[in-house]
Amino acid sequence: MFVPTLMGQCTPEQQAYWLPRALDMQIIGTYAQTELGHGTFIRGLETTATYDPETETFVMNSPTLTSYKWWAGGLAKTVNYCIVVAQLYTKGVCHGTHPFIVQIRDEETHMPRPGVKVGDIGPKLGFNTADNGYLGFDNYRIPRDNMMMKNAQVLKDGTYVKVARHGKATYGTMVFVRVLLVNEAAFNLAKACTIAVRYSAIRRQCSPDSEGSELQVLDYSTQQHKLFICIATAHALQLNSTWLWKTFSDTLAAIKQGNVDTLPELHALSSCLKALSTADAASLIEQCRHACGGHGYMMSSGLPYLYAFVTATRTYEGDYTILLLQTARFLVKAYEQVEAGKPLTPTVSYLSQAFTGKKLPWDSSPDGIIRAFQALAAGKLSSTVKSLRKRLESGLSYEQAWELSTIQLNGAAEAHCRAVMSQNYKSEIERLTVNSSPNVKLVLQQLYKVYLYYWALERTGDLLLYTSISESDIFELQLRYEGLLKEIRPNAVGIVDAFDLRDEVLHSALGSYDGNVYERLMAEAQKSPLNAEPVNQTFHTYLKPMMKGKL
Ligand SMILES: CC(C)(COP(=O)(O)OP(=O)(O)OC[C@H]1O[C@@H](n2cnc3c(N)ncnc32)[C@H](O)[C@@H]1OP(=O)(O)O)[C@@H](O)C(=O)NCCC(=O)NCCSC(=O)/C=C/CC(=O)O
Ligand SMILES: Cc1cc2nc3c(=O)[nH]c(=O)nc-3n(C[C@H](O)[C@H](O)[C@H](O)COP(=O)(O)OP(=O)(O)OC[C@H]3O[C@@H](n4cnc5c(N)ncnc54)[C@H](O)[C@@H]3O)c2cc1C
Repeated sequence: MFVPTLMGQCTPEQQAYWLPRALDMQIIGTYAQTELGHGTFIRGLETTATYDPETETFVMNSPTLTSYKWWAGGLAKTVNYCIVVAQLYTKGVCHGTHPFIVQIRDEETHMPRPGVKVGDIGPKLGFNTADNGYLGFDNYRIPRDNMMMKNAQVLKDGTYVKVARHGKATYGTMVFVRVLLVNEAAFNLAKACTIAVRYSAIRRQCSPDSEGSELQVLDYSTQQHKLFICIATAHALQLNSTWLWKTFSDTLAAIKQGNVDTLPELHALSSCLKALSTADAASLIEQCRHACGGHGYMMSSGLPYLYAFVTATRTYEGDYTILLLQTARFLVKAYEQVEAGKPLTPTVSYLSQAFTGKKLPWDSSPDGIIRAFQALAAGKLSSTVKSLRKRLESGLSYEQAWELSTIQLNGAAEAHCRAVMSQNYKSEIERLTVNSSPNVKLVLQQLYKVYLYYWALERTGDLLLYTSISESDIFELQLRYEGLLKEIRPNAVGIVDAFDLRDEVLHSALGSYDGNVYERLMAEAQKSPLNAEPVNQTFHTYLKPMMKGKL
């Protein structure tokens, strides 16, 4: 967050000074926006930066306990600088939140500067290799030039000057990182399913008939149901992340030319794709752990660490619910554009289906299922807008009507995102495999069909509402899905091997390439401190006295 924000929010002159120092690690920085009392609601942040024209400095203050910066990675003991997002005051007027570069520790002694209170926030579910910290200011002065002035400036006399034409330019870094998080979700899910599939090929448990040998657990349909959606989703997220990155790059290029027209759609896409990819990755990594039984619960499996790491991404850089509501905001506007007969941007062009008044004829082909997801998203949005308008007609304000409709709004945004992800997944596979061998094409098509069938079967209720799917169609689809799992089984290990993740990256006794699971589990167990001596001293201090009735 530190370097991207320097690049996104500094003037060229400021970049020329700060970027080389940051990139050479002469200074180490973090991004401190969240406070003890506010994370989602950026406009509610309490830290203040008040300009003093006499000294041409900003006075940083933490007026309340809840205004203390909280969470920034590396803030506690590592960084000596940070980007602080604060309410800017000049000439007695508040101009809202702006970013400032603030030195918090001495570059030689690393001691906190006078007026700076900094420390660690304590143990967390995961991320315990990062010293997430807290930061408070007590009339701490920074030079005027430390205001990041690409989008707004304060002149020496305290005059405030707005530079950026689009009010949300300061939020640009969060869009950038959200785009990266989609890729990170794919990578971490690929690690988890590599571990779980390889282990499932090694693990033998139970034999259906008394004479036969025990089966590889990967042969069980329920195990395939748990794991093959994980492989398919890792591919889906990877392909969507490269698609989103291109969308992001195109939008940035347009903004550089002064055209912000595509920024709202990028914000909507990056919001819902970040929300869904991190939530799907976290829940499917947990599913990989479930698929590994007790050994999946061992830290040496690598799965608990992966889950703890990825589940945080559902929260940071924008909480799941909040970001889906941002997408919903864009969708409601798109719906109104259809009503007004205005053209739609590509990712929402399917919304015109919402106005046909007819159920989409069910078609179980991959393209048919994608169209069904689009009809489902259009239908959910349409009924959401109907609820909104019913509440407005009852006399509620727009804010009240919106708040009461947020459960449906989130559902519509999730459905939209699933439709976008499915469309991208299939079209990217087709684009990338044009010259591939028939076998590669076959396997990748099997995987995107798993994704489509899995989510169609997860959403049968909605499909019954918005398409002509029948009970027998659903019955057929379930059989086809189960058959497809069996087709994938022979290639399953080869498919995860194709992620090409080295043992050093997997950090897993269950997922190592050589498959020596039991030897590795035992070797990891020997590292337990409890195995340092045959009798632990607690025998003498607690157990023995207890057994002798002396405790
Ligand atoms: C929830 C948010 C988006 C609310 O924003 P806010 O300004 O309060 O108002 P609105 O919801 O009314 O939005 C106004 C307007 O602006 C558009 N917009 C909002 N955000 C963006 C954006 N990022 N890019 C482009 N456009 C944006 C919005 O669509 C509206 O446009 P209209 O045309 O409809 O008026 C905001 O408060 C928010 O983003 N909250 C989340 C906070 C967050 O993400 N924090 C991250 C902290 S850093 C971190 O977590 C680091 C983690 C570690 C690491 O990454 O290493
Ligand atoms: C591991 C980790 C690392 C982090 N690193 C950083 C960092 O480096 N820098 C930084 O600045 N921050 C960082 N954060 C903080 C992170 O950005 C915030 O936690 C996140 O933005 C959510 O804000 P919050 O914690 O205040 O939750 P809140 O916003 O208080 O959310 C709590 C609950 O309220 C709900 N809610 C909130 N507002 C609404 C609403 N308007 N409508 C409906 N529901 C709502 C949310 O959905 C959620 O269920 C980090 C967090 C974590 C977990």
